[in-house]
Amino acid sequence: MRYTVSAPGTPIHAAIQLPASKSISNRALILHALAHGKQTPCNLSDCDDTRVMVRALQGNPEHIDIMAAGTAMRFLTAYLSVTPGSRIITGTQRMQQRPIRILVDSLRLLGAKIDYAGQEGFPPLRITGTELQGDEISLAGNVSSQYISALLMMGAVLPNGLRLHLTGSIISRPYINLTLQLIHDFGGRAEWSSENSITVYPGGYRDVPFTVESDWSAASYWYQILALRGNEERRMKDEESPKGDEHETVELLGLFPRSYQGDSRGAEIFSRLGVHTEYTDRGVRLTLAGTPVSRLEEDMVDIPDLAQTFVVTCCLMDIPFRFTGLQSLKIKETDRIAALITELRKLGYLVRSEQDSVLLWDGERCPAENTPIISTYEDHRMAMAFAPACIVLPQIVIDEPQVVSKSYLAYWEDLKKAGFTISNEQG
Ligand SMILES: O=C(O)C1=C[C@@H](OP(=O)(O)O)[C@@H](O)[C@H](O)C1
Ligand SMILES: C=C(OP(=O)(O)O)C(=O)O
Repeated sequence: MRYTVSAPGTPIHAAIQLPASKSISNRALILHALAHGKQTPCNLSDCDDTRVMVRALQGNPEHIDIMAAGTAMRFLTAYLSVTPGSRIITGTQRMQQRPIRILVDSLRLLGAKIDYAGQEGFPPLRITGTELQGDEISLAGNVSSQYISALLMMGAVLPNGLRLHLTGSIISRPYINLTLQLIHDFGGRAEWSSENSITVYPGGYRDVPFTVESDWSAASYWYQILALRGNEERRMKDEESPKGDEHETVELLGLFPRSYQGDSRGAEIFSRLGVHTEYTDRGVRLTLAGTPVSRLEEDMVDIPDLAQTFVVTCCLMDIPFRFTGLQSLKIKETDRIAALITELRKLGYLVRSEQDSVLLWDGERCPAENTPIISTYEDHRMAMAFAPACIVLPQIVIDEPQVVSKSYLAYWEDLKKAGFTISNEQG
């Protein structure tokens, strides 16, 4: 299937109920399960990654397929290691290429019974739950924070708690802090004991009411839409065919100022691209304000999921950039560094990478394809970050658009609500 997406012809005034955060939903579900809780967390995400988690935790299945959900794979691996029973956990072909050895080695050192059911170092895994005795381990902090979050959540149910020492530079640190925050909300105790060590105290969790907030990573595509609209308005004014000065607004419901989510930093970065954020009593209101910077340099080691949004936005706004800290992008839903370079080339932008951890663009262009079709590589964020390109181009064609359901089931419906036109072609 393919979608052809075209931008609204009239100013955008939309109020969008964003999906709930899958990162928070999946942590809340694990903590709720470890608490043997009765009060199901409220406002859980309806996305694929959370659905597979709900299914895995219900009815004690022996064969668990978490499809493409990295958090579910990693969090459940630790959870199942301390849960009675023997199970196989697997996922999509891509999931079977996403490394898990660091987590498995750590759990084995604590006494877990885990075997590789396919290739060493990768899912599928056979896990037999047992009582873990270890209480202290070192593991690399520079591959995926999800291994660390998985161990932390499990740590509070171990008889002596858990001390983690993280080696190497720590990536995605806000996601570790998100885990610590949720552990605390569920009545556990865990804290940084130094710059690179974390202590989880024993004592387990409590059955508490919990409500999941909206997803800041999903919000980024709406910021992108507004930034690109602002760009087009400025261009039209330069060409002296003003569209009128009716101000465009997007209101995103369910976001809060002091969010648990590291991706809320996107609001500040987008302020440098001409999007103003105002907090209301039900979310945030985005408007256009200010002149965008002429170049953007940012370390994205804390916000890897926003990389695609900013890379595509900057190219389309003609803003040269250098984004560092992208070393985890190669092992996500697809190799996002390669995917971005390939797809932006179709639109006429020559983006380069350095050492697999930097993406940069100095304004180099190449001829764009006449009718580019954006491949999505089973990666929801490729579809969501490229769809707004229709604001700058006459239209954009997105291949396999249904991939968005990994984190944002209603993405296309929400675009339609905001006035975008989407037509469906068989591809
Ligand atoms: O813990 C989490 O909820 C996540 C952590 C990040 O992964 P890495 O720690 O592998 O970078 C992020 O990319 C992912 O979408 C969600
Ligand atoms: C990387 C992501 O997810 P995960 O690693 O949980 O599959 C993502 O949602 O961008």
